[in-house]
Amino acid sequence: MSAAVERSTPEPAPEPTVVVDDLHRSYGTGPAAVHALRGVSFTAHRGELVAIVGRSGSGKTTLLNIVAGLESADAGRVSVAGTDVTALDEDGRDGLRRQGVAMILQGFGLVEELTAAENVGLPLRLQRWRPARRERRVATLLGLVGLEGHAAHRPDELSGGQMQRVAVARALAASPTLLIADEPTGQLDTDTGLAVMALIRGVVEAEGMTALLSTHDPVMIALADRVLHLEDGRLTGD
Ligand SMILES: Nc1ncnc2c1ncn2[C@@H]1O[C@H](COP(=O)(O)OP(=O)(O)OP(=O)(O)O)[C@@H](O)[C@H]1O
Repeated sequence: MSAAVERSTPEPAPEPTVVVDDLHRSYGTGPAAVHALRGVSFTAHRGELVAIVGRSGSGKTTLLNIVAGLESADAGRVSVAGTDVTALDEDGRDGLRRQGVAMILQGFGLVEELTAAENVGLPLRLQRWRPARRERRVATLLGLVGLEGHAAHRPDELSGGQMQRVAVARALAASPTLLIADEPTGQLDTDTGLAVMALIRGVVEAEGMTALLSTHDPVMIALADRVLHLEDGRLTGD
């Protein structure tokens, strides 16, 4: 290695999109308390797909809900895209969404009164996309998740797996910078699950999105840049 190269300034580390620092969360008190998170710390950078794996009850949902600002922590700090996230109110969560944070959390959060297409178009309405452009984007996304024939159906006319795909399409509609997803392929058959995983991986590659998701799926784990193992509320290595 030449002296010039040795002296060159190293590339600055990429700005972390998610910083989780010594997070603790318990449910209940006394001997019956459940310690769902016991000092979890990690960072996820721009353009990185981070998979959180662990047995049922290891704390994955608790961790993602706290990162998404839906639940509070007992101790520790979470910063998402530069915003300090402790339990946010609805305005705070809207603020996160405006900063490009999209969530696919358990229960899907679809608006019951709206069709699949209107649900997927919601983030684009918030960003004031013109109707024609919005409709094209919605049609593309519904096609990518295999729901082109269900655009006019409301959530109560869709199966669990179909609702999950609408939630994925909605989350990706407005090109988020960060996707937080709790088992995004949990209810999908193998082929649809693969299509959704490829879609998420593709957006990470093409648009530099950061994805933080929990999964039990070996294919999703293989597609991740990094795997965090949660065991009884602690990370055991990556
Ligand atoms: N609201 C709650 N009240 C009491 N205990 C809770 C609550 N939410 C989670 N827990 C407990 O905290 C622990 C972690 O739960 P969490 O849902 O985060 O696990 P998980 O890894 O996402 O599990 P799964 O893979 O089954 O979804 C579990 O022991 C669970 O029973």
